[in-house]
Amino acid sequence: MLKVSGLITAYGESQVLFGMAFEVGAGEVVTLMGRNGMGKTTTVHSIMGIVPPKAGTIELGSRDIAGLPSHRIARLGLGLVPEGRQIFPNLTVRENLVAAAANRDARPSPWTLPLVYEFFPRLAERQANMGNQLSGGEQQMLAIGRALMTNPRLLILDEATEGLAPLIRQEIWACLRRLKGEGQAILVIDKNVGALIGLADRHYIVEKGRVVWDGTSPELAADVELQHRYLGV
Ligand SMILES: Nc1ncnc2c1ncn2[C@@H]1O[C@H](COP(=O)(O)OP(=O)(O)OP(=O)(O)O)[C@@H](O)[C@H]1O
Repeated sequence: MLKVSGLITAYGESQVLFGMAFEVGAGEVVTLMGRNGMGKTTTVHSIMGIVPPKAGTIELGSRDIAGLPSHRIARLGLGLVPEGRQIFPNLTVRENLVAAAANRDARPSPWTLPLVYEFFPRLAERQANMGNQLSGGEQQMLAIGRALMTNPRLLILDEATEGLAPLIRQEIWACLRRLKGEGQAILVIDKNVGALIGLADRHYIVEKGRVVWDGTSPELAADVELQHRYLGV
């Protein structure tokens, strides 16, 4: 579904991605892991067209989307839950969700406002509240709900559990497990290795702008030395 190859991205003279490459198949949950500053967010920003890559291909289905403007990439089916959530603080929960709505693939059973409220009952209770009146966990649910309202082929979460209390984190993981159960393809960037091993099918470890290891959850779980070396676990 998504295939990234040979991605090179730089901020001015400062090159950050050095041939980044990975794939996410239909219905798969895949992670990008690695220490701070290794280029995970830059990878996501390159895929989404926020920081266009200097070289490489980003195939979504059979189409190379590298270098397209962000709004077109979003319309082609990539739904981003960005680092820091970035919900609209001065819109209500309902307005945040409706602003994102789209069903461009004409899916038979698309995400709608009632379905998002059913999935996140807390958002239904808070639908008239402003974005900035929500707790961190509620904001994160709203950010995920907003991405779902675009009916993405691939949902991308960048540090979705950062700064959340452990119990709220568990809620987010449970929500991703349910989405996975419904066949949603998901790319997750996060630092909670244990939770990711329980959730994801495959993992890529990123070091200095390239992939240095990839494998399945059982393979990662079994390699304590690898986790220690690249993930500081
Ligand atoms: N807008 C920017 N301008 C210049 N350099 C940047 C910019 N954004 C990120 N960088 C640099 O690019 C490198 C990779 O950062 P990136 O945020 O992609 O890493 P990351 O793996 O996502 O780490 P983190 O978990 O800290 O977000 C870092 O050295 C960072 O300082």
